[in-house]
Amino acid sequence: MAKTDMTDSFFLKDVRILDPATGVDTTGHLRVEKGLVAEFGAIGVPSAGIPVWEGEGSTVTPGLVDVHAHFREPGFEYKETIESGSRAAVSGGFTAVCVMANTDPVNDHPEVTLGMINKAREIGLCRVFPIGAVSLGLKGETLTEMGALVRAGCVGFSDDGLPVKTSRLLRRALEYAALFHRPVIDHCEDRDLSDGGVMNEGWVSTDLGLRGIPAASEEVVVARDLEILKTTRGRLHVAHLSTAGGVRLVREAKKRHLHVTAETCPHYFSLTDEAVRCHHADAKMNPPLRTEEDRLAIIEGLRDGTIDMIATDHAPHAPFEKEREFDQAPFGIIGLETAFSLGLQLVNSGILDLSMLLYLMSVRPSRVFGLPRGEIRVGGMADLMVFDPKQSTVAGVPRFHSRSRNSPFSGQKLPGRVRMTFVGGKKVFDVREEGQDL
Ligand SMILES: NC(=O)N[C@@H](CC(=O)O)C(=O)O
Ligand SMILES: [Zn+2]
Ligand SMILES: [Zn+2]
Repeated sequence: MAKTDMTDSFFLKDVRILDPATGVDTTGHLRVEKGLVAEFGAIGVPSAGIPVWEGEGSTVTPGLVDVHAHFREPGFEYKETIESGSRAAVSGGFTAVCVMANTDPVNDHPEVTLGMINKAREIGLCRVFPIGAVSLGLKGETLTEMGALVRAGCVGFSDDGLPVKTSRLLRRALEYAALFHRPVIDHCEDRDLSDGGVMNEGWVSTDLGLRGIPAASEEVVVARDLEILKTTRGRLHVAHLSTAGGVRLVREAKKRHLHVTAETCPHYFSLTDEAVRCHHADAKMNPPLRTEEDRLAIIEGLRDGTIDMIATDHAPHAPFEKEREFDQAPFGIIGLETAFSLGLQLVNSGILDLSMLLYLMSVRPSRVFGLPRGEIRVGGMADLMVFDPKQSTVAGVPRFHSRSRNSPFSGQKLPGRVRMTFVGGKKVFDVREEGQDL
């Protein structure tokens, strides 16, 4: 069970109160009663009867929403469990997380979905929303029973880790998922073009003598998906965009009014393939870190609304797996505990304003995936994050709550510190309870 107070009423003192969805931006206090925002702003401080938390000038906002994480349970609990993943989430300011289907067994059956949901409820930290597989066993052959999966609680469909294998399967998946008003999320990769590559194909891969994954590997599948989307009534969500070409294709598709949304991840706007030189397998993920030109195009995509949201693609792998030779190490990095700080770097460098960042990390993802979200208005759900933008955090051990450590940002001093996280008014994270001077 969560360690913190289980009361769902509290008073938060001396905060900036900010919600880009309701337009609130004020200072004062905030009172939550029975899991809902009761009042805020210039309100009186109660003398007794309710826990009072000191905000000390921090900012309170709706909690973050991640539409793309890997919690590894069932099957790979040595990398992450629903509990350790949930802890990582709430310590990073996330109150709702969608978890991918590439577990063992694969989430291609309602029993697996229900198992995940029940476990997450028992743990009682963040809200967990499973994404069902598109195909049985992620094999790319037979569609799952999408209706049954939706009834069990799946909020979308993806074979993530792999692309939806064939054009015909994608077409049918888009049609079926549309019956339940759910998006199909595609990991856009032409595995034939990737051809066993392990990092971006370019100058750095040549220099390091590593096999490359060309940008076209992403682009051709984005293009395929968009042309197929056009023939259906479905909704396509492009996972982890990493290339300038991918951004351009999505931008053009939106101009054509196709029902497409897209996400990118903090690493694609923070790093380039140069990071592989010093971080080795901790900078290995799929799609790979690309070039500076791609990084800038991703940022432009975030600024102009082509990219709808920032997701983490939190992909934990154990140290013994990442310590193998680069070629042999699995793809993926953890991200829940560094995502918001990396977003704040864009704010601090004047690329986005804070409201826009919250829009990309909370408002838009919750709307596109139909997920509950905190809202700062009277009666709004108290799924909230309290953070101090003036403090900084050194990423990594001992602070990481994830069971894995595979992050290229470990050891880096990053802006901002999440101080408290509330889900349904319950305090599920408090930095002061961390037992170490952070
Ligand atoms: N992103 C990754 O590098 N790895 C993911 C799979 C995926 O998101 O494609 C994983 O499950 O480890
Ligand atoms: Zn993927
Ligand atoms: Zn993924």
